[in-house]
Amino acid sequence: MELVSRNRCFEGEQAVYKHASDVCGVDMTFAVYLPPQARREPVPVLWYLSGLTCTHENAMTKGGFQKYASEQGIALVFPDTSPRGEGVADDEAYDLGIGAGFYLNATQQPWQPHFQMYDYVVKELRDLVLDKLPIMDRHGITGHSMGGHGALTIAMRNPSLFVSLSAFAPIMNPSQSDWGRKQFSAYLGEDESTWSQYDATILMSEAGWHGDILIDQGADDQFIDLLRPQAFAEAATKRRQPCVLRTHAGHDHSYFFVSSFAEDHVHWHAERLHDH
Ligand SMILES: N[C@@H](CCC(=O)N[C@@H](CSC=O)C(=O)NCC(=O)O)C(=O)O
Repeated sequence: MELVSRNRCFEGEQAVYKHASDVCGVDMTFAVYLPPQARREPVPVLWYLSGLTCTHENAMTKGGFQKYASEQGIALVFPDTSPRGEGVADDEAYDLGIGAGFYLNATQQPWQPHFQMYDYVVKELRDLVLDKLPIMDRHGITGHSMGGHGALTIAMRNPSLFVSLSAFAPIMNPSQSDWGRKQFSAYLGEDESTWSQYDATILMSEAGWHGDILIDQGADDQFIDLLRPQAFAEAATKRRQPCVLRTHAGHDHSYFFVSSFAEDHVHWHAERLHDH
């Protein structure tokens, strides 16, 4: 992998790398924060999956996670939200195609050749950072909006790979939302039975999660009807899933909301990642 940039940050290092992805068939960019503790020994890692229109950069520059990751001795990985570049299919809408990979493996044309973000995150990038960086095989996962959907679905489908789970205003029931139905039709086809593996509410009903989950949601989120927190909350309650779902007065969907609760999420993960 090729180093794109490196900056000292809270006694640690914020880096951006580029690498050739076999899974996505293009070069992919991602960001990694290494706390100062990583200079001595491998550290646990928190994955942060970003939302629609984002690259690796939005949360890296606006999320405000690094100070707390430095204090807690955990690394942060910020993947991109889709493949991008020459030959990658796109759509004129902001919520389909580039910047909108939905953390799934597309099966339909023209998306299938490059839009394989599920395997990219779960397998290829995971193996790469474990191989090349001082990162311990002990992982937490979080994300915002489309990235929160990614975090919930990836964790529930791969419980043995993740110790801790949280999300910021996640898309929670995409197969019943305009943030989901259009994209799943395009990427996965019209057979809705293939969609459930990527729907956090359905996965909660069917499988749940082995630990407790932290979800923060803004009460004044302009996209709240698309996120469907009530559907997820109902499924979690039915299952008696340990889950803290906090709804915060006055908060919208922006990075002002994410950064307001970044400390709580880093602490949530650090407590669980260091507990062994
Ligand atoms: N452009 C769209 C909305 C785009 C948007 O709000 N994206 C969010 C994530 S939404 C769900 O995945 C985001 O994180 N944007 C990047 C940022 O830096 O804020 C519109 O205007 O409706």
